[in-house]
Amino acid sequence: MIDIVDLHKTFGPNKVLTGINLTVPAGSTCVILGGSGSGKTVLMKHMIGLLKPDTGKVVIDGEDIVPMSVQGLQQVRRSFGMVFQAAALFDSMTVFENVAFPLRQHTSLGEDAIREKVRKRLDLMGLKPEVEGRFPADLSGGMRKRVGLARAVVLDPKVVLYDEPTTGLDPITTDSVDEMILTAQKELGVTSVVISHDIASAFNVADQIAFLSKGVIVENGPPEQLRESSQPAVQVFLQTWFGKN
Ligand SMILES: Nc1ncnc2c1ncn2[C@@H]1O[C@H](COP(=O)(O)OP(=O)(O)OP(=O)(O)O)[C@@H](O)[C@H]1O
Repeated sequence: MIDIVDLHKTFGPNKVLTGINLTVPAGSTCVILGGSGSGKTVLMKHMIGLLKPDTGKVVIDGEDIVPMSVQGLQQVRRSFGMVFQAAALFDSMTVFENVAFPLRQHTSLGEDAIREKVRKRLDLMGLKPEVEGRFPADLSGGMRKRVGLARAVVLDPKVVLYDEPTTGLDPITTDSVDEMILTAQKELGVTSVVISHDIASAFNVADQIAFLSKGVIVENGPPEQLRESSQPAVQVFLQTWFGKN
C-alpha cells in the first residue's frame, strides 16, 4: 500500500532523512518509532505529499505521488484519514457535526445517509448515540480520541495515519486508544501508520516496527525483531524506556 524508496530530505544544513526505504503492506499496521527530532513527522508528511523529497519515491497504492500536481495530491489525500496527537476536533461543533464534517465537505450524501454513516462509525468506536449532541469540551480525553478516529475513518480511507496518538495519555486511556487502532484495522481493513515514541503501545498494535535513527531506518520488522535488535540506537532507546517504566 505504501512503498518509500530511497527518500532523502534536507532542510538547509540539516540532513533529516538520508535514504529511507519502507514498505507497508495493505491492511497492516506499521509503527514508526524513534527519538525526538529523528524525523518521524517529516517522514509522515511525505506520505501525504505535504513535503516533497529532495530525491526518492513515495508510492501510494501503486502511484508515485512525488511528481503529482496539487489536484492529484488532493485526490490521493482523500484515501487517507489522519488522527492527531490532540484530537483536533472543532470545539464549536457537536460530536455528530465533527464526524459528519468530512461527509459534508467531500460527498453529496443526503441527511439520512450522513446520519447512518456517522452512527455506524461512532458505534464502531464504542460511542453511544447519547454522545452525538455533546461538545468536545464535555468529553474525556479518551472519548475525544474516539471521536477523532470516527471522523478520520468516516470517508472509508485506505490508510490511517496516527501522529503520536498516545502521547500524554494515562495507561488506561492508552490501552483504549490501542484497542481503537486494532478495531479500525480489523473491522475496516485499513492500512495504518502510527508515529510514536511509546514502546508499549507500539508492541500492542504493530505488525511491523520501523525504528528511525539519524536519518535512516536502522531496524524494521515484527516487534520481536526490535526487542532482539543489536543496533546500538535501538538498545539505548529500549533501555531508556524500560528503565523509565
Ligand atoms: N519545515 C521544516 N523546516 C526546517 N526544519 C524542519 C522542518 N520540519 C522539520 N524540521 C526538522 O527536521 C527534524 C526532524 O523533525 P520531526 O518533527 O520530523 O521529528 P520527530 O521525530 O517527529 O520528533 P518528535 O518526536 O519530537 O515530534 C528536526 O531537526 C526539525 O527541526
